Amino acid sequence: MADRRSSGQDADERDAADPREESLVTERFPAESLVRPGADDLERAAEAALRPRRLGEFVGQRVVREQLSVVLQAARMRGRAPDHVLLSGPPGLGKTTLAMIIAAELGASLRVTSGPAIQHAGDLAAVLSSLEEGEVLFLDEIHRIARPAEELLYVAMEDFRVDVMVGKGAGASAIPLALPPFTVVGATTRAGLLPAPLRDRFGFTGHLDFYSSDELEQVLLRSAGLLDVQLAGAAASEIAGRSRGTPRIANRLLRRVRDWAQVRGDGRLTLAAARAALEVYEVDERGLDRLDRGVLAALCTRFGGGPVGLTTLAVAVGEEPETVETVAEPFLVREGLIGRTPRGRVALPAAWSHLGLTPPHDPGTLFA
Ligand SMILES: Nc1ncnc2c1ncn2[C@@H]1O[C@H](COP(=O)(O)OP(=O)(O)OP(=O)(O)O)[C@@H](O)[C@H]1O
Repeated sequence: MADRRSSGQDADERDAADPREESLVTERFPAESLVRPGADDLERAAEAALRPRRLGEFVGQRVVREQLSVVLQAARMRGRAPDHVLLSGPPGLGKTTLAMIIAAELGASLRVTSGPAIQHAGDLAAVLSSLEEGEVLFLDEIHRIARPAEELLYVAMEDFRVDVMVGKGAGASAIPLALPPFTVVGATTRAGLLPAPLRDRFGFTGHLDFYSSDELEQVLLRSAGLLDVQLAGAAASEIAGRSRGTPRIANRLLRRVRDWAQVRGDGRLTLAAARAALEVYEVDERGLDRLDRGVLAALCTRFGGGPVGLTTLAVAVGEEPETVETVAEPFLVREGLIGRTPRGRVALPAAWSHLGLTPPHDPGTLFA
């Protein structure tokens, strides 16, 4: 994930992405502990502490929850490992949490690794050959797994076998090693990048969508309970409205409001405290932060609404193109503030009104 912005929103997303890229993390840990391996800094530990542990505690995503609950219950009734599960959707919506819940619901332990950590087939072979019966192998960012490892994974998922290569060149031979039944839970933010043969090996695919404000309020009230703070309903609603439909952001903003209330307020998480804290962290009433507003302002004021190329826009806001593209843009597009055209990015009417500006001409002509 691209590294970026300096507001209260950035640390967590960076933290959430980094540890799984650091190494081939395959440490085994009991699903009940539900702490992501590598959760060694306070923010990440705070995030882990707020994770729902069982399906019944998981807020929202009604359809996926119901489907998964049937898959898991059926597997339990048959005493067999369930089909492999693929979870797709934007960051922070609960894919990792669900993987942990799947292991917990099955009473199985969870092994965690990620696509970027698997650069060679041998990396994956080592993980697979150490799996125990019934274990859940969580493969985060599965779309980033190296090609040779991908092929090994197909065979392992379908036939529970790994072919260990012995020797090199013409004299190389494959020794098949049988694996005990296990379940792969793959997570991806880019389901479209998964090759069809890999996608086909998942018996169940769940797509996670952005959460409604009501659902985020439930997430926040649950988290406040776990943090042992009193969160006023109106404050929960205010934070939910600025959380971009994402529980990770909601929980992060809650922690920032709690900090503010403790340091600058009287400790109570009221509506006034929430508004004051979010102003300090430059998260506006629509959930836009400094980078988002910088992009809008550059588009509207410096480039007359566009179209403007990504690189030029990124230079104007002093960021890497990748940061603008992966961090700011998806939300701005989803909110109907900017559009992407073959000739570049354009500001939509809502962008001007969000900044309190008047469009210079009929924005409809921007697409001409
Ligand atoms: N449905 C939910 N109910 C309550 N809390 C949730 C829910 N989904 C996510 N969360 C909270 O949001 C945080 C982020 O969730 P998680 O790490 O599972 O997201 P993710 O989709 O795996 O993100 P990434 O793709 O960046 O790894 C978790 O700490 C958890 O507390």
